[in-house]
Amino acid sequence: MESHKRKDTIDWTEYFMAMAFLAAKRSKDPSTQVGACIVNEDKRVVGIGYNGFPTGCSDDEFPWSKTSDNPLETKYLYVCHAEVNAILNKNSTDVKNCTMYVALFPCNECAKIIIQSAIREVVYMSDKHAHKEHTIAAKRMFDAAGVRYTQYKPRHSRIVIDFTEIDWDSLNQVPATPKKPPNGTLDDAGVNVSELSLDDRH
Ligand SMILES: Nc1ccn([C@H]2C[C@H](O)[C@@H](COP(=O)(O)O)O2)c(=O)n1
Ligand SMILES: [Zn+2]
Repeated sequence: MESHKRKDTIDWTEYFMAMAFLAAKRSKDPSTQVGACIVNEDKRVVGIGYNGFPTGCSDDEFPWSKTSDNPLETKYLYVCHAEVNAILNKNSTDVKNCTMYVALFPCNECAKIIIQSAIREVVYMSDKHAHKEHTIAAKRMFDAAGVRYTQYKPRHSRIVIDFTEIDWDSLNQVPATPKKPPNGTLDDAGVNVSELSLDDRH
């Protein structure tokens, strides 16, 4: 029996950023999946969201294209950004003084809503659009409004969620000739070891 506490746990920032990345796994956007996680001063998650079309606007009917001769046939006029969805999904009265963990630096439209909802800090992973006007404008507004933004530099490139680690024996009891699932693999024991990686950044 182990008598000392585990030391190799993930820290708070990894935990909340990983939640943002897990939420992104729900996005139907074929090119860019973004997740956001809002945390209050007591380190409680109060909102989580990912980019997608508004309720009632079908993922199958609205366009996912990035380019078209007709702007109405691109996703940009319809998609709700992860940051906005996380704020709208809040399970608290407000998100005042909260921190938002987000995979990509917020655009100017999200920055306005982040400021107006009184979020105090943004922790982001990628700043790949730093040179674009929407990012420059977002930073200008954050600076003016006193919203801090910090780039998160991960200690590990991957955090793996392994569903088998809690109860391998019961998972091991599978039919003699299991079917290979799409995007999955079978290990020597015939168990589906399809992997969900949390570092699929785009
Ligand atoms: N901070 C951000 C940046 C982007 N998004 C969403 C909006 C779109 O669904 C997609 C960007 O499309 P791309 O031009 O990269 O294919 O990501 C967001 O939710 N939050
Ligand atoms: Zn945005």
